[in-house]
Amino acid sequence: MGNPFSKFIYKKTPQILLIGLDAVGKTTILNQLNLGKVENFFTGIGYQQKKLQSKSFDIITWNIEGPSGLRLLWRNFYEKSQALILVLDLTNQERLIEIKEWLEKYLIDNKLNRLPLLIYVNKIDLVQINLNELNSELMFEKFSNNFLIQPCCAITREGLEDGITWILQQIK
Ligand SMILES: Nc1nc2c(ncn2[C@@H]2O[C@H](COP(=O)(O)OP(=O)(O)OP(=O)(O)O)[C@@H](O)[C@H]2O)c(=O)[nH]1
Ligand SMILES: [Mg+2]
Repeated sequence: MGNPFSKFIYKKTPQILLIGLDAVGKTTILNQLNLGKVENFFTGIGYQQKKLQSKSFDIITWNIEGPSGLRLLWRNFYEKSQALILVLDLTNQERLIEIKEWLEKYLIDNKLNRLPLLIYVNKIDLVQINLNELNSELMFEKFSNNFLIQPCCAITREGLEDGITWILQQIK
């Protein structure tokens, strides 16, 4: 018979935010993960993002330099999330400063919230990366006690599965 109240129990699907500047490969990564339907997702101010819906979790993209209205909404989405994925594109190193400023402004309290942070360093087919240099530049430990830097290439899917497997283990 089971629990007569079970139909009233609402099980929330874990939400992961996949954040990054424009054109870093967010949409390509979602599509290439091949874990569920990827659809347009409207944040409420008419600004379109993408959402991957799988059976057991959702991933929503978040363009971190978007319009100011989107910045205001950040906290709403952040507080409802269980994990973060940051996508970096090091073919454009000058933009690291933008990322740094954004992390300092919007993610500095993440350590208290303890959300795991996966950093996909994308487009490794185009650029050689030095992970130690990257970490000493961005100092991810300031933003999470639990982070993993995962180099990847969204086109060939190299590294994508390792990263997503790690983050899903963290939210179990
Ligand atoms: N060479 C290479 N190109 C990539 C890789 N990942 C994405 N791209 C290309 O980078 C461009 C931008 O990718 P998108 O997935 O649209 O990036 P996005 O972050 O969703 O961009 P916005 O939605 O505009 O913010 C596309 O031309 C992709 O084909 C990669 O690993 N290697
Ligand atoms: Mg996109």
